Amino acid sequence: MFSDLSLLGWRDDLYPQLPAGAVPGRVARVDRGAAEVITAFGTHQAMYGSRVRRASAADPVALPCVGDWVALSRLPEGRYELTEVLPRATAFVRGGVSRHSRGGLSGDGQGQVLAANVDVVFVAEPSMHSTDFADLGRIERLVALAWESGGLPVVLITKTDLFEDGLDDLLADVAATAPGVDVHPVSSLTGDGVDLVRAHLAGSRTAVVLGASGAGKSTLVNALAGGEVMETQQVRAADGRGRHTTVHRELIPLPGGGLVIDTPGIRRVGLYDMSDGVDLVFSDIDELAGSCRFSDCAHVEEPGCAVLAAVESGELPERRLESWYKLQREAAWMARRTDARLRSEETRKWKVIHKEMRRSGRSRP
Ligand SMILES: Nc1nc2c(ncn2[C@@H]2O[C@H](COP(=O)(O)OP(=O)(O)OP(=O)(O)O)[C@@H](O)[C@H]2O)c(=O)[nH]1
Ligand SMILES: [Zn+2]
Repeated sequence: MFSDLSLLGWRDDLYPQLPAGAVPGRVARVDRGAAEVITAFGTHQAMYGSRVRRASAADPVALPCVGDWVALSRLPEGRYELTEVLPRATAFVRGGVSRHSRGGLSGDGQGQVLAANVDVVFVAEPSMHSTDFADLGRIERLVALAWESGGLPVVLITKTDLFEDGLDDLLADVAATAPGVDVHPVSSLTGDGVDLVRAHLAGSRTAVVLGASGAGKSTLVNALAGGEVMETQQVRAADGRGRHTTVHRELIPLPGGGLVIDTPGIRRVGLYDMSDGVDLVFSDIDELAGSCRFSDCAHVEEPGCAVLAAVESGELPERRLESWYKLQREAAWMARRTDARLRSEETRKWKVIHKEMRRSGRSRP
């Protein structure tokens, strides 16, 4: 129980935003039409009030999400209703432009907020991943997403215990890739650098950890928590069941202070925003592409390709084109996956409707 809301990240400037008589709380999880909200008087399951339902029907950005500060009101029967989402300081928006939603509920009518009020965005990239070194392109992209959310990016080069020498060179390359951003080496295995990471959470700040699968995100959060709060790949592999389906809280207060938000959406945030993100982060390639002979040039072996010519002349680093190829592939994969999911949802919906029709047909005299 949090008798002191400031431990959950509450800021006093939110008080004037709170309707009279309402109970403030922070959303720890959302589930169709209801949210699990942590308040000073314990955790409550709260249904969305009519105002929230109306606003979110018009614009999904208005839907409560993990990390939101909300107003609860107690209904006569003792249940709680979520009556308002307080203005957001920062927001991760999928498929929309977060700038529009910052500090309020207005959006472009198509975004979905994945997490709100995130102060620090850790971008985790392993120093070594199987036989590969850190992927600078991925760091570039995730840092761009972090800035866009309104949070402060901090790059973490993880698994430094796997690195023999040359770490300083790698860190210098990373610093050049993300100018103006703190870069910390960390090993969750030996504990090296973990305190520096923890320092970013001082003052009950809220963080998310972005990074590819296997980057060491869960292991790091467990190291910060000083115990297992998240399931790592090793644990999942050991019991052979894959990721557990047990529901657990997605806003995780750390014993040493500070909070971490971990949701499936945040885990995939780098992939979601790919189609917009690719163009944003690779504006140089986009611009060159305008001079390719073919408008649908894939910049692989097409004649008259301005992008390949720029690599040839040294104007464009080959590494950037390689990251661009990779992102295109990931984006295409993501799109195919989303299509498949939509199709199966559609099939399910029709099954229910058909069943319903059969049943009502039978029940008629
Ligand atoms: N040597 C070394 N291995 C690490 C370190 N941190 C994590 N690992 C290992 O890397 C693998 C992946 O770690 P996870 O923490 O599960 O990675 P994740 O980013 O949470 O991965 P997903 O849950 O798939 O997104 C596990 O086998 C960890 O034991 C580290 O600091 N050093
Ligand atoms: Zn081209």
